[in-house]
Amino acid sequence: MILTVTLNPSVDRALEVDALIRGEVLRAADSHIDPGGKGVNVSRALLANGVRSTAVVPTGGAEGEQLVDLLNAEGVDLLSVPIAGRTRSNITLAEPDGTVTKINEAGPVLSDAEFAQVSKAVLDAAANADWVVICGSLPPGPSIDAFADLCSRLVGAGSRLAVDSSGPALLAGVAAGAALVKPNREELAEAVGAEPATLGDVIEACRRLRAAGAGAVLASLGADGAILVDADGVLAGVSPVSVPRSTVGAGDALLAGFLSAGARGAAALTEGLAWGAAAVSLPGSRMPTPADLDRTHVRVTPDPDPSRPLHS
Ligand SMILES: Nc1ncnc2c1ncn2[C@@H]1O[C@H](COP(=O)(O)OP(=O)(O)O)[C@@H](O)[C@H]1O
Ligand SMILES: O=P(O)(O)OC[C@H]1O[C@](O)(COP(=O)(O)O)[C@@H](O)[C@@H]1O
Repeated sequence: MILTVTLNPSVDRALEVDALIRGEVLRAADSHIDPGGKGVNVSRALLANGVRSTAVVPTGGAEGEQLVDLLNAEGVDLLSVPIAGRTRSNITLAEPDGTVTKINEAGPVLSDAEFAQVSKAVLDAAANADWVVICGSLPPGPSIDAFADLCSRLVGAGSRLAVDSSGPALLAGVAAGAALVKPNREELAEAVGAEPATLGDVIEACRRLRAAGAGAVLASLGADGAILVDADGVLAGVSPVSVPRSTVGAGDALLAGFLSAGARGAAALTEGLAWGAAAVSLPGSRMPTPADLDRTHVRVTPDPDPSRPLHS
């Protein structure tokens, strides 16, 4: 069982518009409402592919009820911790060329007592989990020290921890000794304080995160694919998408696919890239099912040319 933790989940509203024009009334060609938040998406993707998962989510207010209803309708196994604040609602505006503009709310404040309750739920459930996957932004409230403490307690208790977050939360996961971190290009640049221009820059940044405590680094690079740096070495992979529809949740699908295939080696990276590419071809933050997966276009190679420039 893979336990996902989304401290700041959301109800995701995706609107497809012909073009994004500031100051105009835009008519949506299509719209979707999905349960959202990075860990929630990992659980949804795993469930859609027959991998057991439980999602821990703090929920509150009308949106919190809606999120629980949406997740129950999909059949996601939930550990919902009630909170006083209102669960956020995130907006995506998707244009026909695949460009997405996202507006994410900060989310409700999680009080110290509420964070302690969520932490307890996570620590209790972690005992039966193959992986504990903490994903997404931290809501307002919990200090970075409290978050770091949760990561350390999980690692100390023997859990295999994966962290997909940004800024201080990503670094806290690294310092706690997470077995895996999954930064995207911007998160990686922020973590090491340098914008990567080539695959070599990405590999060097991943090595720095490993030296700081992470076991493995899966760096997702949008249309440039992904790089895996772990104790076995360096792998690079790409999965071209002919008609990108929405990149929302692509990183979550990549992580879910990678974990589902054992989180190690070319087979796991291939699986992750197939899931990521499939998510990009689907609207909103819809997660791929086995019927959406095409592994034939995925290319994974060891020790890629470090001088290869990044495009996306
Ligand atoms: N435009 C794209 N074309 C092809 N694949 C993509 C594209 N955008 C994302 N992907 C796939 O989805 C994965 C995750 O996307 P990325 O944008 O890096 O992550 P995140 O969603 O976390 O920001 C990538 O590693 C890649 O496999
Ligand atoms: O916690 P954050 O960083 O605000 O992100 C939350 C958003 O990320 C998502 O999980 C999508 O993730 P990505 O597009 O970054 O892969 C949405 O479902 C959600 O609205």
